[in-house]
Amino acid sequence: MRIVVLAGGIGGARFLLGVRAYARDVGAEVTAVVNVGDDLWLHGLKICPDLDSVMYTLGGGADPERGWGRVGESWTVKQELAAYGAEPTWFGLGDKDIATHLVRSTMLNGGYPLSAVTEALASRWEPGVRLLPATDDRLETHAVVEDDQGQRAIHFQEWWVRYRADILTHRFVFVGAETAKPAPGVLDAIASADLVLIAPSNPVVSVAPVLAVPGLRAAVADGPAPVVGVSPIIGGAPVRGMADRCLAVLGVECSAAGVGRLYGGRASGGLLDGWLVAEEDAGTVVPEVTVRAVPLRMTDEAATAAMVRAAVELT
Ligand SMILES: C[C@H](OP(=O)(O)O)C(=O)O
Repeated sequence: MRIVVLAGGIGGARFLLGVRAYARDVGAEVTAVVNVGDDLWLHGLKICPDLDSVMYTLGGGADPERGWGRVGESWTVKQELAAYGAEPTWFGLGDKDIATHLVRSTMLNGGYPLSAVTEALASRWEPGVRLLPATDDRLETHAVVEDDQGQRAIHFQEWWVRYRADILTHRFVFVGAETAKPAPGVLDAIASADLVLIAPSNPVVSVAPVLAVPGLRAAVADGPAPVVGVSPIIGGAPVRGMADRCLAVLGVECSAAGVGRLYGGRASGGLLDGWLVAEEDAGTVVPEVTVRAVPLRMTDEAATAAMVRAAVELT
């Protein structure tokens, strides 16, 4: 069995722990197609927050409290940069994490594509799933915001980390999406998958940028594999993160039904055959989609693997 997972970073990484556990049980292969819309260059370094969250989490090196970055991290470089007054000060890079960005940036500057760099970095962490960036090309999520400085587009990280989404926001744009190509292996993985899972990641700023890569959405929607999504919203609130604020920008209700309808039923031009919601959201209706309510808190690997089993059984 081959499983493809469309994923962001924090929720995506937790979900992938369960997918990997399930896959080990049944002897399945897993490919994660990961969002790159959060990526940015900072202090000459290429930072890929979602790829790194997934890589560190599956490799046993993530900080379980923060959900991002390395466990046992130190912050000497951050303090030194602050002493120089180096901007931006709102984005902190840990010392251990910086080693990852140094290796990545050196390889990118040497001409290797992000997918090859990701494979090289993952050879240290042995995540047990194949990690693919959605694209090797530049695709950056920007928020079109407005305040007393007027209307302007800011990088997603500035919106999320600096402003904590607390700024009038008109829309999100995926800069570079028109010309981006799926990274090598992405379309083949989707075409040969037995199941495509949409992780309980942020639908607006984690999954949507993956689907914005030309050809990727159609590969999933028109592909042979059933598509099952997992709701990131339980009882009307995101389990973690700020999906509520992101959905509000789109005018979409923050509920399991709202996100399910945003993805849409495959039979009517959307993506989903199945939609897993939490028990609290039993009774959720998404037209032309099989909805099932199961325990949806990713408290540990076993609980998350049970969610994956439920997703498989839905197909
Ligand atoms: C928790 C969630 O994680 P993702 O998998 O989208 O990075 C989010 O940040 O909204």
